[in-house]
Amino acid sequence: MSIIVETKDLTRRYGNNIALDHLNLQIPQGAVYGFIGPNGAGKTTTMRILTTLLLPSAGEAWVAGHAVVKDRLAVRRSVGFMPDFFGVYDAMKAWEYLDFFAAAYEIAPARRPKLIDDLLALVDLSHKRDADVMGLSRGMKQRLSLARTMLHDPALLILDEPASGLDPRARVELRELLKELRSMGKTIMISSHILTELAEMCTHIGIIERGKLLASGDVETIMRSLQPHRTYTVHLLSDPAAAVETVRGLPHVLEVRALPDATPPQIEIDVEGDDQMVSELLTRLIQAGTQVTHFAGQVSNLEEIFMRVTEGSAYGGTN
Ligand SMILES: Nc1ncnc2c1ncn2[C@@H]1O[C@H](COP(=O)(O)OP(=O)(O)OP(=O)(O)O)[C@@H](O)[C@H]1O
Repeated sequence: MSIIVETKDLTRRYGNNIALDHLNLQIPQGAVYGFIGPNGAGKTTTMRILTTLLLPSAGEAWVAGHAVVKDRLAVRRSVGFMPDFFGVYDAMKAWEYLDFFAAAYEIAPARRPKLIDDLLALVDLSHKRDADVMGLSRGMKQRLSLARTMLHDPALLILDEPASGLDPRARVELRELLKELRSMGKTIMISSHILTELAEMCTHIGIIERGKLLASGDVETIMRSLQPHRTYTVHLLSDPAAAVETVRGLPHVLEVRALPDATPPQIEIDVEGDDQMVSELLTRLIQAGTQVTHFAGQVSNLEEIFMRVTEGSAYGGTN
């Protein structure tokens, strides 16, 4: 997978305040990259640098192979940016809003009507084509804003807190839309300080706090590397007490317990180690005559991981 966004020791100061501190970030092409961090962590600063709206104090960044400081126009052609506010002139209709920005992108007038109709259809706003933008709901404004980021068909979309302030239905609609954009081949970088907003839609995550990247990578690897042990749930047809005895004391098994009154009978095993260990554990169970119908690792959610990682930093732990 090629890398579409890369930063190297990216640093930004505001006076004495360091907003970004040697940030080294990589986003693979085609990813939905969730950029997660508490208020003031440096998310917007990073996004504004990547979209050429802000200069770094030190370090470098590239978008689609173009350097953000030296090759600003090429970067702008590759990126669509949706800021965390919806700025627009009053009394503009939805189609006029898109037409205005299409003109700014120097899209030929003859091409615009079809492009605008296609984008309004994509974001499910065809029926609001002639509505005043100021009268649209927040969710609709977000979708219109997203359509605007797509006008020049950029490879990368950078969306700053797009889900904030949306009601649950609008959030689901946004998530569906992002899925569709991804299937069109777009790479999407999306920020939030609310993890559950991102959990279901991201392939990769980066966790940022006080201008430092604490963790970054594909969701599964991050979850695995940040979990000191994993818990496996085993459903059985046979006696759970016998299964507990089989497993107890094996290397890499930290703890095992039968779940009383569970239907079907179940045990839980806390395992330390890699997939090889887990596979050997299952083999031992089967060899001992245990009748297993289900064997699965429990996945802790992004929220838990985020709390663990950021707590480590706040208390001076290593990351
Ligand atoms: N124009 C500015 N002048 C001075 N300090 C700034 C400016 N913009 C941002 N900062 C500071 O830089 C740090 C990072 O801010 P940034 O807006 O990038 O964080 P964020 O993660 O996007 O936060 P939020 O979730 O609140 O939007 C904060 O300490 C903020 O106060």
